[in-house]
Formats: sequence, structure tokens, C-alpha cells
Amino acid sequence: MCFGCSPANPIGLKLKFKMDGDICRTEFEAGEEHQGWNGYMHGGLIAALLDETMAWWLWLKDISIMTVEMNTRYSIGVPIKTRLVVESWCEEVKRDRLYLMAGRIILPGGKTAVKATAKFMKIDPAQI
Ligand SMILES: CCCCCCCCCCCCCCCC(=O)SCCNC(=O)CCNC(=O)[C@H](O)C(C)(C)COP(=O)(O)OP(=O)(O)OC[C@H]1O[C@@H](n2cnc3c(N)ncnc32)[C@H](O)[C@@H]1OP(=O)(O)O
Repeated sequence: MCFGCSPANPIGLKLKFKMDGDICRTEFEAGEEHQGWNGYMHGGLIAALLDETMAWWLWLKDISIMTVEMNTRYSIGVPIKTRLVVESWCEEVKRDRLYLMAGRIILPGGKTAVKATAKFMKIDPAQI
């Protein structure tokens, strides 16, 4: 029951993903329950949004992975009750096992509020 994408998780983000060319995209609107500072989305949940969107770029290509490293740059506070677009893409694949991914959160009007990069390692799904 994935926190990011399962429709059955009562406290989850219930994200749905689509590929558009080589970009994986989802939309999300944070509520009051997702706040850190008053009126702004919690940074850990912002990281979860980006982690999930980068992971889904790979899942949608039937590549089973786990996150092994992530860096997040928060440039603009992400307001709650605002439609956000989250995008991800692949920048490089190393030794057919390590995927270097990137993602961003776009505010209405087009400014990028948060950027992330992460490494995902291909796993054998039977391992987990
Ligand atoms: C259509 C389909 C629908 C499906 C719908 C299903 C639901 C879809 C749910 C999605 C859900 C997603 C959710 C978000 C993704 C999480 O949140 S995943 C959760 C967070 N991540 C984790 O818990 C990962 C924990 N880590 C591990 O379990 C293990 O490290 C791993 C990933 C299994 C790898 O272990 P390992 O196979 O023992 O690998 P290891 O020997 O340590 O490393 C292999 C090589 O990589 C290198 N390496 C390791 N880490 C790094 C690093 N960070 N940087 C560079 N090199 C590294 C090592 O140095 C090593 O190099 P060599 O020695 O071979 O030269």
C-alpha cells in the first residue's frame, strides 16, 4: 500500500502518473494536513512527491528500483491549496544498474520551486 501512489492508502498522496514523451508527470494539491510552516507544504512531503515521481519514470518502463540517494534544492516555498505539476526524467544510466534521475515541482505560472536529483538502483523484485 504505497504512501505515494496507492488509491487504497487512507493517508497517502494517491498520485497518478503519465508519460509525456520522456517526461513522467503528475499533479498534486497539498492540503492543510500536508503543511510544515503555515501555508506551505512540508519539505519531507515535497521530497516524497519528487522521489515517487522519479521512481515512477522507471516503474512505467518495468524497471524495478529502490532509491539509494537523493538531493533536494528548495528554492521557493510550495504553497498549499495550489495545483502543482511534478515532472521527472532520466539523465544517465550507469553499468545498467544505477539510474541518475532528476525532477522538479512547477508552480502555476511556470516557476520551478524545487529541484531534485536522485540515484535509483535496479533490484530483483523477489528480493523485497
Ligand atoms: C507499472 C508498474 C506498477 C508497479 C506499482 C508498484 C508500486 C510502485 C511503488 C513505487 C514506490 C517507489 C517509492 C519511492 C522509492 C523508495 O522510496 S525506495 C525506499 C528507500 N530506499 C531503500 O530503502 C533502499 C535501501 N537499500 C537497499 O535495500 C540496498 O542498498 C539495495 C538497493 C537493494 C542495493 O543493495 P545491493 O544489491 O547489496 O547493492 P550494493 O552492493 O550495496 O551496491 C551495488 C553497487 O552500487 C554502488 N552504489 C550503492 N549505492 C550507491 C549510491 N548511492 N551511489 C553510487 N553508487 C552506489 C555500490 O558501490 C556498488 O558498486 P560496486 O561495488 O558494484 O562497484
